[in-house]
Amino acid sequence: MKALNSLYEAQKIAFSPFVFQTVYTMSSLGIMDELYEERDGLTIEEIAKRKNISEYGVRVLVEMAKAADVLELIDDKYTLSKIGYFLTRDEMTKVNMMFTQDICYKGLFHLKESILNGKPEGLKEIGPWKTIYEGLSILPEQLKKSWFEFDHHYSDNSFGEALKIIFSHHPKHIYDIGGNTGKWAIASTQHDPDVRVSIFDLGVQLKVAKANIEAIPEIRDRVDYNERDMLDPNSEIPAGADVYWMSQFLDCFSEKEIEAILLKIKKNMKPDATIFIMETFIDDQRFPAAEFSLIATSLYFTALANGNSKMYSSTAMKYIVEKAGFETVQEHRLHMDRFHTILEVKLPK
Ligand SMILES: C[S@@+](CC[C@H](N)C(=O)[O-])C[C@H]1O[C@@H](n2cnc3c(N)ncnc32)[C@H](O)[C@@H]1O
Repeated sequence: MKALNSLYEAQKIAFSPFVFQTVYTMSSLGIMDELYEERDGLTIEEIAKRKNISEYGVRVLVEMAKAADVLELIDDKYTLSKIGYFLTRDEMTKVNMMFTQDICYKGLFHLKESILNGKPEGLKEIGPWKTIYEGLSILPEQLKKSWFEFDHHYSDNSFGEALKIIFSHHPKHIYDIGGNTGKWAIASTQHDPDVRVSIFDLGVQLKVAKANIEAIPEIRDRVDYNERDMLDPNSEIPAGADVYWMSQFLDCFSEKEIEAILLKIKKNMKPDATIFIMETFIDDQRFPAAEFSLIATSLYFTALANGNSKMYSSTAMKYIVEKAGFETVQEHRLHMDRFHTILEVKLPK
């Protein structure tokens, strides 16, 4: 890169919160949607009139957005660029943007303290908890919406293919560890009318899972709820599962904690049971946009969630699995959703 271009790119980083807030503001005021509908573009005056905002307000926003290549200017009309198109229409981008604004934006201000103290120092911006998991189900409505849409975006689309893989093992009893709002428990009990699912999670989440599952008569008798803090050294996972399912769960913990959780499972595990770990691993991504999103998500864990976890590579996860005395017998790369990998993990024979 030529020095002048590098200097320009450096300014984009130095002012990146300005660009982010501009796009967020234009989206939430409906300006981005308006520009999407009007393919021939709109002048500043037209946007101001349609949105009932001052011309000054529209001008500062569109000038920043154009400088950031989100908008293009032809004569006096602004239109969406391709980047602008993705910012208004791409699901992953929209979910990431709302998660950044509602959950992470203020907290990221405390990134340095979080790194120095090994604690999620930004979390105090949204609630008085030690980790975000203690507050998930009781977050203010808009924050809850953004967190769950982000979380579900990165797991829901994978469930169809995951069900086929897990049920090719014909489990009678699944333990869903970190079962959250019960989405997997619902999907798997609806997939197989005989399977039982035990959800293990923190109390606040179990309440939501229970409410969701109790509303579905044909499955409610086959799901049970087990309050567990998996970080508590005295907590146990009882025997009985054919399959242990952990989806987007182990990334909530440090490498040492993951090993301790695997050892907790191992203690009472049947020798022929299988652990399935579903994650979006950094090194398994085919698209740079997905890899970038995951790497950024690690900083949410640092500053907001718990201060010590991250999005892992599959190489790192397989290393921890081995360290805990297990074998990764198969690695399923999901084809339909393209982001997820399921590690099939067993006790060595
Ligand atoms: C990112 S969510 C994943 C949810 C779900 N499995 C999915 O695929 O969407 C992580 C879940 O782990 C739970 N969790 C976090 N820390 C925990 C702990 N120490 N003990 C038990 N569950 C915990 C959270 O409450 C949350 O439901």
